Amino acid sequence: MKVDGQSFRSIWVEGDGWTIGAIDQRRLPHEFVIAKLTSCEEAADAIRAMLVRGAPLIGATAACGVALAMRVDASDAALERAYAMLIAARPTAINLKWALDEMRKTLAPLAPPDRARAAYVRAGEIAEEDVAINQAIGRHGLGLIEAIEPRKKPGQAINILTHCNAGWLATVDWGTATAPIYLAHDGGLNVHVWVDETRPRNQGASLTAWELSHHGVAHTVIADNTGGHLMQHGMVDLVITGTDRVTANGDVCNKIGTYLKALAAFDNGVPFYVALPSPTIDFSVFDGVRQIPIEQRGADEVATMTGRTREGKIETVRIVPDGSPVANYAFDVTPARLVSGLITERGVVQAERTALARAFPERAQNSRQGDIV
Ligand SMILES: CSC[C@@H](O)[C@H](O)C(=O)COP(=O)(O)O
Repeated sequence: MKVDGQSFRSIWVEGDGWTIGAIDQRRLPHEFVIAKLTSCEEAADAIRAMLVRGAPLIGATAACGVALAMRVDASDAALERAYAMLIAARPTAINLKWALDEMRKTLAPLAPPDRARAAYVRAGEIAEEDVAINQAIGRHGLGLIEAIEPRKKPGQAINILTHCNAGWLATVDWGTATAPIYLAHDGGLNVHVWVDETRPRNQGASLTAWELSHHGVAHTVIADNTGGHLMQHGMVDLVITGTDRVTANGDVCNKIGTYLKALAAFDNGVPFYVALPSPTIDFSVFDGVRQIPIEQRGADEVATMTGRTREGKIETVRIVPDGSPVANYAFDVTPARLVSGLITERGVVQAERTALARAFPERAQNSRQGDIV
């Protein structure tokens, strides 16, 4: 995607052929800073500290982390160390495990001297596959947006609500939830996006809004609690979110607050779709509410806010009384029954076990129930 006229991806290999470049998402929207990752430890830190984030990008970064590790030491022990370090970096996005398993599958059978090169090649393929998958998600999701158009009067926008950031920053390019939106906009459809600010970390306000403005897509940032009101008044035609993990039966684990949007959408007859690449499906889990452990993050995310002052200084301020306990659940699970459909690279699939297994038979067959991460 373009930033000030220049094409960017969220992650890439630098000109030296081995250093990994990535956009430091912690600094957006105030500063556009590029980070250089030169070791597996730095890649794991980037995931842990949320310099990079979003399920598909976490997977792509982990693959790069393995490549960086293999450059220094390509032994079996180093491969296992890299796997263990990277898998522990974030708990929810199953793309992390998927990408690490792919790397291990590629590298383990090779002799150590052949591993570093093969690791860069496979990491590059994982990144390219992500771009192609998201473009396909875009094409399938576009049909849903186009279907709304005939109901609109001339000049009336198609209103899409999204939560968190499932845009190109959360993937290698295009985004999952945003891919259909970018295609609709580029194709001349009059789309407008309601952007949930997404407390506590404000990925909607900081990242999705930044992306959409750079692409020229009409949007409005709203406080997280606004969606229900908008839906009651016919101001949302469609909800599209991303996800960090979808279970074999179609339950959707995503950024905290997604479930409440799904409930409001259900109550108001607004279609609620989730866009995802197939590596986000965890065929070993059948009950998202009971089986997916929910990450709890530090109190500071809730107790503080970071922003730019009128003078241009970036400051973090506390908004909670000293001493008040704070809880920070980072994700929630939306049961499949509230999901109108899953927008995948193979089409829009019903959020249901048989439909998912039929759409991705090779993934469904290779997973065992109970392999819970
Ligand atoms: C395309 S990944 C889906 C996102 O919406 C996702 O929920 C997400 O980015 C997770 O939040 P984060 O806490 O920023 O890692």
